[in-house]
Order: sequence, then C-alpha cells, then structure tokens
Amino acid sequence: MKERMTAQKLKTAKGQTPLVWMTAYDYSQALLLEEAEIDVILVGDSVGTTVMGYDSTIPVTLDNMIYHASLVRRGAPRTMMVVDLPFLTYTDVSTALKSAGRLIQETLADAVKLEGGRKIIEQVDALVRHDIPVVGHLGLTPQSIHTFGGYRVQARTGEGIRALVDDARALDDHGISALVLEGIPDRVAAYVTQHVSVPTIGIGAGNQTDGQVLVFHDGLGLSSRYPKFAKPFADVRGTVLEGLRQYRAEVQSRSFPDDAHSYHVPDKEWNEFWSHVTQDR
Ligand SMILES: Nc1nc(=O)c2c([nH]1)NC[C@@H]1CN(c3ccc(C(=O)N[C@@H](CCC(=O)O)C(=O)O)cc3)CN21
Ligand SMILES: CC(C)C(=O)C(=O)O
Ligand SMILES: [Mg+2]
Repeated sequence: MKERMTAQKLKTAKGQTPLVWMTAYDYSQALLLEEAEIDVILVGDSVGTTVMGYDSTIPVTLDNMIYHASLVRRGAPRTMMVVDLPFLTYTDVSTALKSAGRLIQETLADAVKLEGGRKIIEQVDALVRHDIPVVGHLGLTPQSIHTFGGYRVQARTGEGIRALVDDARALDDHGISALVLEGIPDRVAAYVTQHVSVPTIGIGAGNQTDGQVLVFHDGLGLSSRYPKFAKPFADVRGTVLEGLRQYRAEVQSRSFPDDAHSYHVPDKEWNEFWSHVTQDR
C-alpha cells in the first residue's frame, strides 16, 4: 500500500518523481482516484463549471465546497485532499480563518488553496500560523476572470514575470505547502520552480514543474470544451454515449431485460395463484 501524502511530505517531494494531482467532486470519482494511487486530490472550485453548469467559478459558495469535499472524503479516506476556498471567502484575515476553519473541520480536508500572492499574504500568514496547511495558486487564477477580461495566459511580459516571481517568493516565505501554477509560459514556470522551496504543481505551465494537476473531466475525456493545456487520457464521454445508445436500443427491442436480469416464480406457485384466479370467476 502506498504511503499517504501529507503537507509535510510535500516539501520533501520537491525535485523527486513528479507529483500527480487531479480534481474530484464526488464519492465515485474519489474512489477511482484513490484506487489509481493519485498523490493528491484537489476539490476544485472548477466544480462550478464541470458539475454545476456555470460559465465560471465565481458563483461557487463555501457551502458548495463543503458539500463536495465531504463526498470526496468518503470515497478517498486515505488520500491527501486539498480544497479550494471559493470567490470572496478570504477577503480578510478573519473571513479567511472562518472559511478555512469550516472547510477543515466539516470535511476533514488536509489543506486549503487560495488564489493570489502578495495581496492575500496576511490571510496566508494567519492560516499557516493557525496550523492550517495552505496551497498557493498563481498565474491564470480563474476567480480573477473579470480583471483579466477572460481566461488569458499570464506572465507573458517582463513586468508580468517579475510580479509572478515576487508573488511566488512571498508565498514561499510565508510557509505555503505547495504552489499551483496555472496558464503561464513553460520557461516562467521552470524559473519559479527553481526559485521556491515548495513543490510547484503545473496546469498549462509546461513539464518542468514538480507535479501536474488536471481537471477530472478534462483528463478523462468527459468535457465538451477543452483548454489548450488539457489532454484527455481516456474517452469516457464516447464510452458513456455508446452505452446509453445500446441501452436505448435494447429496451426498445425488448432484448433487455433478458431472463438473466429478471426474477422468476416456480411453475407450481404460479399455477396455484392461477387456479385461484380462475376459481373466483
Ligand atoms: N473543465 C475545466 N477545466 C479547467 O481547467 C478549468 C475549468 N473547467 N474551470 C475553471 C478554470 C477555468 N480554466 C480555464 C478555462 C479556459 C481556458 C482557455 O480557454 N484558455 C485559452 C488560452 C488563451 C490565451 O492564449 O491567452 C486556450 O486557448 O486554452 C483556460 C483555463 C481552468 N479551469
Ligand atoms: C485547475 C485547478 C488548479 C483548480 O483550481 C480547480 O480545479 O478549481
Ligand atoms: Mg480552483
């Protein structure tokens, strides 16, 4: 049996075999990820786009995250679980402590993830001081979609790269356990990886980070639209559609259910019933 990942062990995993993270949002997905020995499960606020049908992560609430994280925890009791703090739930130190406290206590999450760098450094510092492991998230941070004006690759200018590196250093100095780098050029992610002490986890950040994270639906071919960085490693959508078409055809042709999928009564019992029916007439 694989040894369980922890916030402490993450730091010693830097520079070793790349870490494998994936998102999950419910019990059945979590069962699969634990069986596949995925290192870390992220309950992402991408639940908003993948499961809830919103256009962005902005409408996702803390109660939504607590609900989904508690389902995931039941399916993967032995896998490290990181949970996203959603939009506007960490605007100041007291709000961040209250939100993260609920997540940790009500879902048994191992760590929380917050988007941003220096502008949320006080919140990060308070969480770490109160013994709540924190994962950082920089680059294309989807909760800032309205500021970015869309899902745009970040840190593409000299000034943008400098700001990202300064944010990464600030988070590292304040005790984060890992850093997600999303939607940035590969060389920038490689540079940040070499200049922080914690493992970097990339998504659309090239292959020189200390690990990768992928949205469940994107990684397994369940999405209808894919960001450029997403690669489906299975065709679950195609397999599901094939099964649904077969089900429909077999119901319509009465080939399902067959004898093997039906319940039966012995002739003797049926005949007894039938004799009473005919007697009563
Ligand atoms: N299914 C899914 N996968 C994700 O990775 C994901 C979500 N949903 N929802 C929340 C955020 C939103 N994310 C996204 C969504 C779209 C792009 C996208 O379309 N990017 C452009 C880049 C444009 C540019 O070059 O600046 C692309 O073409 O891939 C990127 C990240 C990442 N997260
Ligand atoms: C894509 C990952 C990093 C995320 O934050 C999410 O799934 O919400
Ligand atoms: Mg997220």
